[in-house]
Amino acid sequence: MALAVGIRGLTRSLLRPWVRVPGPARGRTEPAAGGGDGVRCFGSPRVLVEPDPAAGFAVMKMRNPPVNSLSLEFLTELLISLEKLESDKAFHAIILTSDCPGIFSAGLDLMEMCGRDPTHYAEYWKAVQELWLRFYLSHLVVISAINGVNAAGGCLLALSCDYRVLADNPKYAMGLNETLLGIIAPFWFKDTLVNTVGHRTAERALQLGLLFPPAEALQVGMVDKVVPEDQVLSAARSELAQWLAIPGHARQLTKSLMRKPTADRLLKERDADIQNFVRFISRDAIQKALRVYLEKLKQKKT
Ligand SMILES: CCCCC/C=C\C/C=C\CC/C=C/CC(=O)SCCNC(=O)CCNC(=O)[C@H](O)C(C)(C)COP(=O)(O)OP(=O)(O)OC[C@H]1O[C@@H](n2cnc3c(N)ncnc32)[C@H](O)[C@@H]1OP(=O)(O)O
Repeated sequence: MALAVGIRGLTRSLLRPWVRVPGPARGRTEPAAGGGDGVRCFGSPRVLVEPDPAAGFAVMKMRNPPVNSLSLEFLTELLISLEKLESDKAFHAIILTSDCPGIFSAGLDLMEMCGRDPTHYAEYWKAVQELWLRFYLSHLVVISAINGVNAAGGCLLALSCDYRVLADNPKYAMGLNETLLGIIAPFWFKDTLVNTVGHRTAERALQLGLLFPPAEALQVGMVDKVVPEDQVLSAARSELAQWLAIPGHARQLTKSLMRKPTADRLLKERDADIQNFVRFISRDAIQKALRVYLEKLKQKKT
C-alpha cells in the first residue's frame, strides 16, 4: 500500500493555486477583510482568501458547497491557503469561516471513505492528518468564526484554532459525532477535544456523539464566545486584537509548548495511524454503516 503519498506533489498535480477567484469576487477589487484598502482577494476554487495585510490578517472562507465536506481536493486547497499565508510575513493571523450559508462544515467527505480502494483511503487520511497538524501547530493566530452547523472533522478543524466564536443559532450544533455513524474518532481527534473541554466532558461527548447547540457548546468550553449571527466575523476581528497585541515570538513558543506533545503523539506514529484507518474503514461492516448513513442523509429530503 502506498503510504508515502506526498501532499505537496498532490497539490501540484491537482491545482493551480492562487488563481484569481471565480464567481462573485472575480475581476473586482473586494474590500479587504478589515481595512478595505483595495487589496485583492485571492484563493482557489474552494477557498476564498480576503487579505488585510495592513491589519496583519486574512479571512479564509471555505466554499465547497453544499456542505463544505472535506474532500481531498478541498483539504489540499485549505493547506495551500494556509501555507501561502504562513509564508508571507505580512500575516500574523487568520479568521477561518464559511461561505456556505448555515454550514461551517459537514466534516470529512463520506464519499472519500466509502467504496474506494486502500490506496485512496491512505492518501485521504494522510491529507486529513496533514490538515490537522498544520492548523493545530500554525504559528499564526487562527480564530474560527463558526457560522453554521459543524460536524466531526469540521469540528476538529475549529478545535485546532486558538479561539472559537459561534453564531447563536440553535441549528448550529457542533461536535465530534463519529459514533453516530458507527465510526470512531481517532486518538488525535479525541486528544484535541480533551485539551479543549477536559476529559469527562470529552468522554461523554465522544461516546454519545453529541452535537452541542451554541449555549451548551459555550457552557462546556467547546467554543469561547457565542454572538448574534450577524456579528460572528466582527467578534472574531475584535478578539484578534488581543492576540496580536502579544509579542509574536512569546505567543508562538507558548502555543508550541502547549500543543507539541499532542501533535507529537501523531507524528511519532503517523504511518501506523494511516494503516489503522485503512484497515478500519475497509471493513465490510464499516462500509455498510457509512452507506446506510449516507442513504439516511439523502432520504431526509424526501
Ligand atoms: C479499533 C481501531 C480503531 C482505528 C480507528 C482509526 C481511524 C478512525 C476511523 C474513522 C474515522 C473517520 C472520521 C470521520 C470524521 C467525519 O468527519 S465523518 C463525517 C461526519 N459528518 C456528519 O455526520 C454530517 C453529515 N451531514 C449532515 O448532517 C447534514 O448534511 C448537514 C451538515 C446538517 C447539512 O444538512 P442539509 O439539510 O443542509 O444538507 P443535506 O443533508 O441535504 O446534504 C446536502 C448534500 O451533502 C451530502 N453530505 C452531507 N454531509 C456529507 C459528508 N460529510 N460527506 C459527503 N457528503 C455529505 C448529502 O448527502 C447531500 O447530498 P445529495 O443528497 O447528493 O445532495
